[in-house]
Amino acid sequence: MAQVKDESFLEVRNVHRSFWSGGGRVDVLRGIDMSVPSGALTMLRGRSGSGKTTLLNLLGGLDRPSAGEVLFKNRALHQWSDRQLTVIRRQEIGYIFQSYALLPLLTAWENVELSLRMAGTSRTQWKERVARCLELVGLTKRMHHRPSELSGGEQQRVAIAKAMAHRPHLLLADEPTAELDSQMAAHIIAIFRDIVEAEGIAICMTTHDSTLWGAADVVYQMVDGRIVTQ
Ligand SMILES: Nc1ncnc2c1ncn2[C@@H]1O[C@H](COP(=O)(O)OP(=O)(O)OP(=O)(O)O)[C@@H](O)[C@H]1O
Repeated sequence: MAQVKDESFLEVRNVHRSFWSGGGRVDVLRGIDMSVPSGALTMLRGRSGSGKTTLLNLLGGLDRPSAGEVLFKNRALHQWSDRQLTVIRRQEIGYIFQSYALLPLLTAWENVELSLRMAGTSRTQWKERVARCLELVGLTKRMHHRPSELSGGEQQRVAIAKAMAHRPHLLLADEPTAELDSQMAAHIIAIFRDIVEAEGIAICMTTHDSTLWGAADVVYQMVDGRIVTQ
């Protein structure tokens, strides 16, 4: 799908995030400016503790900045009510975590179907969409398996199918390859590229794995709560 990338799709303006911990203030993000373009693969790289997860949580509306703004489609996330944010999180954003977050008693198919149910997608579309997503991640043959019957890489691929099934505009992934060997990590990134190209979904992920950065359209490097290069 040929697309014009929209730089203002998701914008971060002078964002700070501090926490109170052990009686003192910890300034984790210290003035972040960046944008996540639509229909592209963006990576946040940086050492452990540099603030990648904290930033990703802000991008997905899971947390609020102490100062500054996160604008999703030109509107600051803090201007949305909690109710509106819940709708955005459920319908427009998909989340992929390091630890797959699948329901253990449901099969791969049922796990993916559940996200369509949660997003309020019409039941008539479920079958075709679940089949399409499992095909995209190469798991058609494993569709009736439960998570415990799948390898770590397969579970992560189900988690990806689940996160994208409801056609979010943005997929956020926190260290999605951290638990996987290098071959499976490369496979996951190839799937991300397919999703970006075929579905036009923007993906923003964190990783400290330098072998993966080359596959990104945009890479931001974080050091001590700041972005140092692009
Ligand atoms: N709720 C919190 N309260 C206090 N400190 C926090 C909180 N959340 C994060 N931090 C601190 O902020 C820093 C950055 O954490 P963050 O998880 O964003 O880093 P990261 O770059 O994602 O690291 P990793 O690669 O290890 O996941 C860490 O020093 C962490 O201890």
